[in-house]
Amino acid sequence: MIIGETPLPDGPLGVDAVAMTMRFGEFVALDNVELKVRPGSFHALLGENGAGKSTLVKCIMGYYHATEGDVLVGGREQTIANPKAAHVLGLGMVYQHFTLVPAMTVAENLVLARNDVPAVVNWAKEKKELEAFLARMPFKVPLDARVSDISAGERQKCEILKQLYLKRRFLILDEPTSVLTPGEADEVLGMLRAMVVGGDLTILMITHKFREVMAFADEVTILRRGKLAGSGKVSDLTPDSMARMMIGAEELTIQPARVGQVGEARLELEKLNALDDAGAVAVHDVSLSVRGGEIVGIAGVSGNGQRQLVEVLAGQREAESGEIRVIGDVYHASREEMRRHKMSLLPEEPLKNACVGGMSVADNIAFREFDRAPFASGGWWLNRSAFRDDAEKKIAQYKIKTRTPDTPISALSGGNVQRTVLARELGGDVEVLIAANPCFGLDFAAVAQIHAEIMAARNRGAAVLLVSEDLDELLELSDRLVVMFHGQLVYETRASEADLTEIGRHMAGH
Ligand SMILES: Nc1ncnc2c1ncn2[C@@H]1O[C@H](COP(=O)(O)OP(=O)(O)OP(=O)(O)O)[C@@H](O)[C@H]1O
Repeated sequence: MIIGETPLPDGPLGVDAVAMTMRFGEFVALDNVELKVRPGSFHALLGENGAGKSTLVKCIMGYYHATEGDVLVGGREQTIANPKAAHVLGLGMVYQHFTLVPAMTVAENLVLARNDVPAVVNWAKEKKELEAFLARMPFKVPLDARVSDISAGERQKCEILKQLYLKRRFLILDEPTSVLTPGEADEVLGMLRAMVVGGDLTILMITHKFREVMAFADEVTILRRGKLAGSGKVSDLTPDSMARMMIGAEELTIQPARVGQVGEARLELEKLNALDDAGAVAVHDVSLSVRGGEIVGIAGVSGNGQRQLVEVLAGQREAESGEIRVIGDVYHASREEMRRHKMSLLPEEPLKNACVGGMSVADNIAFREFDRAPFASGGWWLNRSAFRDDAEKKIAQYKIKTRTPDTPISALSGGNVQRTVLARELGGDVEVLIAANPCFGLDFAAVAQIHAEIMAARNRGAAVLLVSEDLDELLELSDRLVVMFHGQLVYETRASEADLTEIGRHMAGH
């Protein structure tokens, strides 16, 4: 490929960030950071939530223009004005969120992503070429299926395939396995690793999972609070040494022991049925009871009705039939009932489902409570200083990394948004807690803190319903575990007696 006068080398590309600094106003998100990703290597980028990982890769991809510093591609300095310019150089990125168009087929998504799509597409010819391309690829996807009809795991594979189809030679993956089952994660990373070893590709992967770093990466770069905290060969490091570099002298939250008595049933579901957006049955005759002082975990591959079940409990979706009772009272998920029964909700995608993005961190913490004493006096008049003090206390207690309490919550990193919602939802008395994938995308220090908070709520007597795609998390926290498959609860076991193979079999529908 020729860029201006400068020919780029063939094969996998190396990318370096040199002395990179990025300021947002007064705030220094990256401070003189160095990153060296060798051509044909699998490089991991580690760091706590808010350490600057996304900012660094966005500077490389031309989404941001670094305040200072350079990007070298194939050993040559490049000015990457925008993502299009990065694509021309052969750099691609797979995001945490999906970018495929759900209403189109996989084939349409791939072909239309190209820069050189003709005005009239010869689909017969394109399909033939796509099939030939797929035959060379390590994983398969159904070309004629609509993206809305395929599983999250298949979608993620399509996102990666799209980048390979577009002939990227340097691929950035932002937490690529968060939507995959452990089996799928190993499959996808294993295949990508094989492409790296085969000399086709260079990979830079943002991850929070040490297991993946140890198993698949050659080298690692670790950021802490916008600064380079360490780098090196993975074979010279251990998860402990990497963790230490990530958190520095910070103390990890220690999870309290499981104590206390199991009490009365607090959350009861009886023959609950609900539909998905397309009108198909998503939750089918689900009956379940969660008692005070108990964590009941719902395991399952994503897309088996867990999302719709949580939406019904949160009042975001109508049940078709069945009954929900909270502490004996029939429950319709109104705000008043949630308040009366001291129910808390940690939903998925908190920035979308549990926050107002343009509002400040402090206001988002107070949001749930802002119309009640001591925050309200005289109806609409808000006692700002009362909820301001409360917010500042919670920001410290939940270690929320925000420049000021007045920073809009949308400017926080994912982990810190999650901590903010946690501070609001667990900051008061909780009798029933419903948590859906509460640690999705969080670093291990945040995970430790959230697990500790959930266990503490249980120990104080809360009934906890924990929906998670992470089996390790479920086994660590749950007292009882049920498996959801095709909208039904198909298996139940005490977590202390759980057999992983048995759970896996039920998750797969056997
Ligand atoms: N557009 C922006 N404006 C202002 N501040 C920003 C912006 N983007 C990021 N930041 C701040 O820069 C810091 C680094 O954020 P970044 O998203 O790079 O972290 P991260 O390491 O990717 O975190 P996570 O693991 O949570 O995704 C955070 O404190 C964040 O609030």
